[in-house]
Amino acid sequence: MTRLLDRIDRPQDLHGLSEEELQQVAQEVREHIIDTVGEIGGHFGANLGTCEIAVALHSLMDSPRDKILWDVGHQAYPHKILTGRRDQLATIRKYDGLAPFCAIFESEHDIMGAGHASTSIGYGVGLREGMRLKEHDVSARGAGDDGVPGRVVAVIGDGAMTGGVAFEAAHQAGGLGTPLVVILNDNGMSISPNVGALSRYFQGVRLKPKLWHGREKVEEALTDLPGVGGLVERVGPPVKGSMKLLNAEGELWESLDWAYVGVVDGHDVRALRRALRQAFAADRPVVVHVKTVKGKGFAPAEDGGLAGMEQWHAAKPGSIVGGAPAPKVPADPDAAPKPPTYTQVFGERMVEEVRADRRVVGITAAMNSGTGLNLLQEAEPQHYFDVGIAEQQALLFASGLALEGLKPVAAIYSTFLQRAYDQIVHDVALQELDVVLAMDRAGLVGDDGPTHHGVFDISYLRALPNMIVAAPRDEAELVHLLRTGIAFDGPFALRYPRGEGIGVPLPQVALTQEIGKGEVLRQGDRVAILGYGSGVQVGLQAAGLLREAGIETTVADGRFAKPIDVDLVRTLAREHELLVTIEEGVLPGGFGSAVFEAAEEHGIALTTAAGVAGATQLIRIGMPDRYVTHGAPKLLHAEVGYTGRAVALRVAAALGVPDGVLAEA
Ligand SMILES: Cc1ncc(C[n+]2csc(CCOP(=O)(O)OP(=O)(O)O)c2C)c(N)n1
Ligand SMILES: CC(=O)[C@@H](O)[C@H](O)COP(=O)(O)O
Ligand SMILES: [Mg+2]
Repeated sequence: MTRLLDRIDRPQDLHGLSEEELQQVAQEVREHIIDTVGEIGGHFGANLGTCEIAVALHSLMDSPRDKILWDVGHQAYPHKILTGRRDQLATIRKYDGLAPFCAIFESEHDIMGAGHASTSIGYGVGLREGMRLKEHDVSARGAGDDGVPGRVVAVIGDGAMTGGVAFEAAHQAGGLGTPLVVILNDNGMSISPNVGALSRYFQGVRLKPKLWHGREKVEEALTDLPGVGGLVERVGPPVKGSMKLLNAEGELWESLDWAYVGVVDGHDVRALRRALRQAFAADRPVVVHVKTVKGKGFAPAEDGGLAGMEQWHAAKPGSIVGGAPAPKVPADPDAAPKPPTYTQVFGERMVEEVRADRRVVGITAAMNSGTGLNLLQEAEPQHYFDVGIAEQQALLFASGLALEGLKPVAAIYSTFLQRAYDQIVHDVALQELDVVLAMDRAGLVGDDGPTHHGVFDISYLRALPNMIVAAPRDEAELVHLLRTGIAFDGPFALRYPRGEGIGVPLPQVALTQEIGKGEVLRQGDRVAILGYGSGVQVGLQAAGLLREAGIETTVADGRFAKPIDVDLVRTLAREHELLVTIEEGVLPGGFGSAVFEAAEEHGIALTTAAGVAGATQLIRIGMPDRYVTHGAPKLLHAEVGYTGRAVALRVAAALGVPDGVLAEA
């Protein structure tokens, strides 16, 4: 059957369609996502919820002159489909494929880069005020810029609204009276059910029986209010025009001088267009509160059933609208059991740590299952807190708990922790508070790409006085290092990668390790590899390849980036002609830098130059000084040279081993 969607190669192709046709396009977008993303995995549920919103927006707007901003961007697949990327959707999140979120280098219709939450309103205020400035100041315009302002709409979810920076922007827009439209896409879900007072407020509004259908409801609401009706008749358009609705639904927004329209059925294109036309007519910031269902149109995904990351094999179109997906491809019964993920081990250990010491508390910033703290929530709910998408609050909350004598463990992805850097510096480290930072997703995370790779934490934490910085080489070491961090009375950060451990047996008893002490794992001669975290496994792989070429390599686990094990560095430098550090982080300020600095401070003859008499050559291996793309981790590691083979080749070259010797290995 020919789809209307096949005729939509640019958003303007929507402009001539009837509202019935637009509603059909939205459903075709939904089916396209189900049929495509089901095969490749991706942010599934969120995207099924924005099909009508994307169609309604692009049918009334002239992108990219008019700007549509998608907060986080994980729900922007419909937007991508409608803006010329329909046929590339199957490549999304894949190496060399479409970006996982909106990306300004990918399309002129992707107005802002995203991946981290709660930023869209802030961008929107900047864009719209920039337009206002250029409207009046010709000299502020760029070449070819006619100064005619476009419309600006930010689409933000109820979860992302729990990020404080969203309110910083709403506050500024209300103060300036910025004519900006925000669509609050309220499905009651973050990745897991949304939390906090704001979520309760939205829910109270969203679930009220009266859905907003159009102006008549607005006027009715205005005229029905006792004492207001007559005012509306006397004052007329200015009150109606401003849409300052004197009703509970809008009070939060109206207190910030925003007009409020809602609650609109987010799956009804006609109602959405009507509300948007009202909003566009306003001369002030307007929020259109939209009610949607996460996973709409696919029962297993509705209301967050499939947070979106699972890869499953949807049956063909018959699975749509309530059908069940085809069963997952049955696992191979003879396949060896996969090792637990670092996340699973962390979550299980947190339950044990709480049971061993009732002062221990687990904190997540809206990543309940992503951090493994869902296990703690189930087992010890009193010792579990989800602050919403509010990493800064997570750390301030932890600081308060620590001051109260408790032992908070803030489990936050390395990349998301970047948002709370000042709280780490100013509150946790400077005051030497007893807080553990458990940074999951350290290193290259894969499909989520550059906004989510956790490659800066070694550097950004090592710079801080009072901070202990550590990384386990495997899941067993994670058990010990978590124990060590909780036992340590002060700021302690540990990092571990996304995905499965390496399959070592988990210890029955968690041991407290000596702070600042590394460990030699195998003894070689000419070359020493000093790994940090996942870098140890890469070093062991390289050592295996080098052995096949007749080169015996020492491999050691640095375990701590701060403080560095100076004695270990001294011994390795003294006994080897080449020392190689390996870390899944950027080099400036990283683990290798720490080794180099320690050698310099302690008179250890270490140089990055080759062939210096009396000195050991240092090679630092880590992440490149650029943002690494998205795709399967294996491909990304190969691209950046973070593999056993790449390391072995670099070592062989440094030792002057003739080309080809290793190639056979
Ligand atoms: C700073 C930050 N913290 C956490 C996340 C992880 N994250 C991605 S989407 C999401 C939930 C967003 O919920 P909402 O805004 O309601 O959108 P929905 O998925 O419901 O459409 C979270 C927590 C993130 N992207 N950025
Ligand atoms: C969009 C977003 O930020 C999260 O959904 C993130 O993609 C989750 O990452 P993991 O799959 O590593 O938990
Ligand atoms: Mg939501």
